Amino acid sequence: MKTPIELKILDPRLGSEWPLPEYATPGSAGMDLRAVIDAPLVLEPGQSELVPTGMAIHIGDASLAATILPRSGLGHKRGIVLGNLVGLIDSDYQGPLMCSLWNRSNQSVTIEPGERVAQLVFLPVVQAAFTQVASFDASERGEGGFGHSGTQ
Ligand SMILES: O=c1ccn([C@H]2C[C@H](O)[C@@H](COP(=O)(O)OP(=O)(O)OP(=O)(O)O)O2)c(=O)[nH]1
Ligand SMILES: [Mg+2]
Repeated sequence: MKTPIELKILDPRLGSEWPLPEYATPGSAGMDLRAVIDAPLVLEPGQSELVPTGMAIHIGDASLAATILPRSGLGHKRGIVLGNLVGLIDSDYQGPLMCSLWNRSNQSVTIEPGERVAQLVFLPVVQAAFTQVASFDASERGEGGFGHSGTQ
């Protein structure tokens, strides 16, 4: 069962010239977002640019969020990942959905208008209410972390 999420088209080319984001297969976790830009965008090595996706969403439910993740092929083969590593979309955000595209490669990369550049993944969220304590009950790990358990 899919969860309805409100979507507003901000650029009319989305939904006409280019399809709206959709799950490519029944088991897909993400749906690809497009670079809704007017002209090819050249990203020089190390450069990042904020690119519109041509749409806005309003999740409207604090127990859900969306993340924007890199596409594997683009990230691995062409070096285009996200300038913020992962984008987090709050459930009350109603502004334009943007992708920070970062060329982490050592070659210039051209992004074409309408190119699928990242993917949107919806996730459940738990909001925490902190209960302040002076000490914790003992756990097996205790304060060990950051490699404490070794590598093998
Ligand atoms: O890749 C992204 C990341 C964020 N956003 C939007 C949705 C999100 O709800 C809002 C704020 O993001 P975040 O909280 O990560 O950024 P911030 O720097 O803390 O901004 P703010 O002070 O507005 O919360 O920006 C995007 O469109 N794309
Ligand atoms: Mg914030």
